[in-house]
Amino acid sequence: MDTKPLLHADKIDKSFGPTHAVKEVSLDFYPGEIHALIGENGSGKSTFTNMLTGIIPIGSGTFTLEGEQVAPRNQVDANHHGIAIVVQETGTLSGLTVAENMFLGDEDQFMHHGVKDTAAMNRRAQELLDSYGLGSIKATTVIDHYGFEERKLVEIVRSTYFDPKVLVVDETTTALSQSGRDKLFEVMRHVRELGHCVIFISHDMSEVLDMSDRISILRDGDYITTVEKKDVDEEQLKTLMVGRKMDDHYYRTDYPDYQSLPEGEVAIKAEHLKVPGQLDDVSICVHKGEIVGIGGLSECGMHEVGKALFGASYDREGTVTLSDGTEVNDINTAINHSIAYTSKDRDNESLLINDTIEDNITLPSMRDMGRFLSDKRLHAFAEKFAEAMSVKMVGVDQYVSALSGGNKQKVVLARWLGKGSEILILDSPTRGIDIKVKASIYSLLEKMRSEGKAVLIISEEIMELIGMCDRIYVMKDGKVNGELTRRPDLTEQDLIAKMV
Ligand SMILES: Nc1ncnc2c1ncn2[C@@H]1O[C@H](COP(=O)(O)OP(=O)(O)OP(=O)(O)O)[C@@H](O)[C@H]1O
Repeated sequence: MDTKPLLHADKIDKSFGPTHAVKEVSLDFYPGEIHALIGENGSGKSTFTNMLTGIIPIGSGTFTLEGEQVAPRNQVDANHHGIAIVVQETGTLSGLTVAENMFLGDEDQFMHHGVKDTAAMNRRAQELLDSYGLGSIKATTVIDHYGFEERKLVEIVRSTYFDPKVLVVDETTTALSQSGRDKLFEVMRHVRELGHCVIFISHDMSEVLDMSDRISILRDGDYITTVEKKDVDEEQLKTLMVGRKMDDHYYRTDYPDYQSLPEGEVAIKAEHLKVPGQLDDVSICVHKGEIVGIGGLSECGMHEVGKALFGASYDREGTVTLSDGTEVNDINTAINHSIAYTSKDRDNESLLINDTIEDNITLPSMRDMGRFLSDKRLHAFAEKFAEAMSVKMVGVDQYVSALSGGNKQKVVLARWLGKGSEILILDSPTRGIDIKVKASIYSLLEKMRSEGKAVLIISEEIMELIGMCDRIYVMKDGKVNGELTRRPDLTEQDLIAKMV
């Protein structure tokens, strides 16, 4: 390129104890580009961008933005240098209002003679939300009132209001529904049009090709290469990421004849579920040996169905019943009756983030392992299932908080694999997971199906639903708006038509 880089990374390096996460990476980012950063789980993408955005200190090396060396001390400092990030997990703080979250660390602008003008701050926040078409999110409401997606949208608005030169979007899209994604893409394009730069981390290769101008690949902390979008296709990108050619057989290829198939026993059924403001008379069931999907737009209520089935929903009416007649009204009953649940909000609802991999994997299985539990046995159990899910780690005594996003998700799945659950309720099971592990999760689900387990996938990924499910419920406005059966010619449009 002839133009001067906007941001130059020179030999950026970082180790965490024995893990050399980023190895002397040098890279240029140009004005007016969306620059994707791709690589398998644990390849160092977040570590690289976390150093740029002040989330963690730089190990060694330098970042130079518009000719000036930058080493942000924290995210607010990064913002003041014109660098912003939308993180992979929840990036908003509980207990604060939407407006307080938006202006966190930047409240000075609303201070008059030592007193904060809260009304002015709320007004400004609401104006910003409205300008993004997000008027339904109220600036004065405590952020905890909102779900994962809305909290992400608040972060997106926050990350751009001061007009960053460099915007990092770290694996955010899989947390969003289609409309949320469209909003994010709009923001990214806008940043590019202004002549600034977006660093875009994603595991979705078609999205990477759609959105970015150039793509850089990291593998095991090493910088591999940078390619122009126009010069590569999905297959080539996958090969560059993994270092060898990938088998493209992700999804199921079987299409049973559902007309003549005797229906198996119902493993779990929900009848007339109601949750104020979320679910309005939802009835669904999953048979043994069946993979069922639920899809819909962001506000359709599908994530609440997962919680309701696991006994984790507040104010729920209606019933959830298992094949032996047991009613599930609380999480304990659910776990004791072999129900597994993975939440979309991984850090807050699925993991004990400040505990080790071993604690996280063994927790629900301890009772099954008998009374005389030795440390050695627990350790071996955790190792077995962590390895089965190819968790990239130093050892099972490592803290979960130190894992990359995709590897955290693998720990959640390893836990339920270890428990041998018969009913699996998986909300966004492949969120943040790289293509290689995605393929192994899909084959694991197929295996579970063939063993007679009941699997429910709640997902924003329409192709995942079409590719894996025997039946798909499509939800709209808290209700089931349609039910589709697996067939080779089922298209995204068939599902979208029932979502909107
Ligand atoms: N705070 C930490 N302490 C110890 N190790 C860490 C820490 N943060 C990251 N690592 C390790 O550094 C390596 C790179 O992780 P990183 O999060 O940068 O990967 P990534 O490419 O962003 O992965 P993903 O696609 O799963 O998000 C991993 O092996 C991870 O376990």
